[in-house]
Amino acid sequence: MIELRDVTKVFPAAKKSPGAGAPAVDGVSLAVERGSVFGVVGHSGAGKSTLLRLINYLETPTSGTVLVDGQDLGALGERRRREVRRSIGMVFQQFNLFRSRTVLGNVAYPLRLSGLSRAEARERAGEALRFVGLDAHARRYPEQLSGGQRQRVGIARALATEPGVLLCDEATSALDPRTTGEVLDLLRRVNGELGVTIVLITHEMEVVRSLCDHVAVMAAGKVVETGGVHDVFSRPAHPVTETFVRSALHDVPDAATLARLRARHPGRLVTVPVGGGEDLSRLFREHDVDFTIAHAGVTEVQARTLGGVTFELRGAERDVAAVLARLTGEEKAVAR
Ligand SMILES: Nc1ncnc2c1ncn2[C@@H]1O[C@H](COP(=O)(O)OP(=O)(O)OP(=O)(O)O)[C@@H](O)[C@H]1O
Repeated sequence: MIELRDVTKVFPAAKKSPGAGAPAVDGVSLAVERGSVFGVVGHSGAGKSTLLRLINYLETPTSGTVLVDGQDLGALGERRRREVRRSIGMVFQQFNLFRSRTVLGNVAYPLRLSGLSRAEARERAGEALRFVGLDAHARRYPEQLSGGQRQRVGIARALATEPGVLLCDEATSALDPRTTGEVLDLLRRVNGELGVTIVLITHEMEVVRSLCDHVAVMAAGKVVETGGVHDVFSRPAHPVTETFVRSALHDVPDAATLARLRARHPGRLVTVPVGGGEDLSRLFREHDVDFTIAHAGVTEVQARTLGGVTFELRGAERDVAAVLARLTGEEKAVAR
């Protein structure tokens, strides 16, 4: 388990500029359970990378405590801290592979550093490459591989030392959507088959939706919201979270979409969350109201369906009003 207690990081101000001297990470406390996939999401500059680098002490906190499996990294001696850090692998946005080494050489490198013989390192590296499906490419050089393959090498390198935790720094941000999906599938296997705890940072809520079980939302160095992914998606509390959730769910038409819908649908528009208890077709029939589906955004979050359907309602004004009252009350729908 990883625990941060009231962790703050202030970088020395390089020059007098607005925001210089403000904490990059500001009093953050959070806990990552063993075996979980924990996402940290936030806009550029929110402090995500710094937070990730504090977990393995690539950055030292200005104040606060970082605990890994109950061990306070700040209180450990250099040797012991290095051992704990070796149990934490890291994956980078730009892969950070050596161009001059083969794929196998890249994956074997940290193993050699940790003291394994050349033969042992090559064997373990080969196993890691098999896990990520790239053993056939062992003798190639990074530039002969696609971006997605390079990231899989990066993941194999991080896994070769058999870490209990993997920190992923925007691991899919340099990749196209299809390759992103492949890398996310691989990370899911790393968690599911190897039991590795994953902490990943991203600015894409879609990555959190498809991979994570817990999420923390960061803004201006602080964690503004944290919780189970399904809970945060279904009830975002902070405005920053709300924006991120909407970007992944597309359940509520944005202002431009709404303007287009209004032009096409002269009736009353109402957005109804999916999964409510009401038998909608019966409700519409009872009140003699006609409907058309004008817009829908529905997706799976942690194996449960979330989303919203926007209906256009047509009928006598009183009937439409009665339907709207029922929907906005019990079904938590929003009239547009
Ligand atoms: N080594 C450093 N020295 C000085 N300031 C830094 C350093 N690293 C980060 N910062 C500052 O700390 C703040 C948070 O940066 P950080 O990279 O952690 O954010 P981020 O959310 O990861 O953003 P991005 O997605 O753009 O990487 C920013 O204002 C950044 O300029």
